[in-house]
Amino acid sequence: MPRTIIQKLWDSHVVSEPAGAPALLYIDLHLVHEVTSPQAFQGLRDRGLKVRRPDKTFGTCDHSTPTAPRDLPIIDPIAKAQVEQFEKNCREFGIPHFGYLSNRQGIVHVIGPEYGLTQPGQTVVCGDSHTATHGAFGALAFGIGTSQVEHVLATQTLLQRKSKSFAVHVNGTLRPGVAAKDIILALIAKIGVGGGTECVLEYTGSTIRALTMEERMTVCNMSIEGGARAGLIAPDDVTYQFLNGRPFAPQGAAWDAAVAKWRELPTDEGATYDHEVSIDADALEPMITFGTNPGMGISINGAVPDPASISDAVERETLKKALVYMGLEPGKPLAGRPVDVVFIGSCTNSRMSDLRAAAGVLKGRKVNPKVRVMVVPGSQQIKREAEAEGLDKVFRDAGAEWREAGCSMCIAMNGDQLTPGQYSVSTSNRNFEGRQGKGGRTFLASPLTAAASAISGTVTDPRTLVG
Ligand SMILES: CC(C)[C@H](C(=O)O)[C@@H](O)C(=O)O
Ligand code: SF4
Repeated sequence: MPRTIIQKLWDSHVVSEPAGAPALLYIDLHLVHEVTSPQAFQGLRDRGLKVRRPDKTFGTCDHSTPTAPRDLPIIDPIAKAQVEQFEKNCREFGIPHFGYLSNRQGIVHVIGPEYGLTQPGQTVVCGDSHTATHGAFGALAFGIGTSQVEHVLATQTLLQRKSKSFAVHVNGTLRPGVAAKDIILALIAKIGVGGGTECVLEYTGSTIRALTMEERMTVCNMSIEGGARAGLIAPDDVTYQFLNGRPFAPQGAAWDAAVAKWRELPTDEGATYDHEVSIDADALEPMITFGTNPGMGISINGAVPDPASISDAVERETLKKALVYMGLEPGKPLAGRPVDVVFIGSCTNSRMSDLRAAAGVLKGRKVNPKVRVMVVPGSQQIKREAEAEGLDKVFRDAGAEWREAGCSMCIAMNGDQLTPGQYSVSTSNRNFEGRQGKGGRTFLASPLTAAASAISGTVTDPRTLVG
């Protein structure tokens, strides 16, 4: 029977599948960071357990890690304790990791692919909801909770109910000024934040095939924001080219054998899915969110929707409440609204191509003096590469801050945050109330839109600045 890649990955990792109970899945790669691992390690200690496969576990600090110069001490005592405990745990349990002062440290979903830890055909887990990023390589990648982190540390397996399959077909050519971020924001606006519930998404179609690995990661990253458990893209030559030669990728004959195996992963002709949706890439415009969940998105020249036009009472109330929090009036466009901060970074959009896109807009221009613009590379490796290309100079000359790697203002737990009432255009993935700081208000968008907004100081369609 023809199988989807989702089914193939499931079949090749099931240890046992008792009727009426969750299956036990073997895990190939477990990534850990400082926020969701401390209690898990403590749990192991309390029970006298070891980490079952330290060689399949990898750590980095990113969330509470400050993005100020690394020669400064960590000021926030909670962040300092978390980072120190994380490094201590990794040392004690023999887990390879990139600590605070490592020159390879970075956001967990950036460093996995960067060092070739993430590979096609794997099951990947991390105590983090954006683990689906690794699905861009044709891996089945789930975000898990802290008690599951402990379970995986102890057993290298995960209890998991089988997911439904959901094909997202994206066909056509993205127009100039429209980015991978706009595909995923448009998808979530279409299916809603619960649209992918219980599903693993498979992104397919000519547009997806034409995306670079970095763009594919941007798309997969936000699968969870559409309610899905995971999201993935079947591997192809683009995937293999990206991986070949990376430090943890197979080498020599082992590489050839791995690629031969990976080529069997794509969905078989005739396989069927539980759900399907189609997106017309030719018709996509730059997207921006106006509300307090990532599904509240519109095209950049669209108007903020009117609760009065919504028939469902619950949805109407949710929208009303969101507009009050955001301080927005229905029926008005977002374009042209002043913003206070522009944040370019996060596991969604902090890789080289994102920085190049933003730099392309900012080069030779100045950011609006009323706006704080932060550019935060996803990893120390990206930071070095960007500096070698002179991108840091482009950002600084334009009046933007160029910071150390980490989650930064994606999540206000490292000192980078909005003050109450401030508006940001952010390339991150969540616009929940208070996400970027108490009372802060977030418009999610692509790096192009963020950079264009930095220059004008208002929400701006990047097509007014790029060809
Ligand atoms: C802190 C962490 C648990 C959290 C997550 O699970 O995703 C964070 O990464 C986020 O993006 O909200
Ligand atoms: S960058 Fe943001 S979304 Fe990504 S792992 Fe960090 S906090 Fe979570």
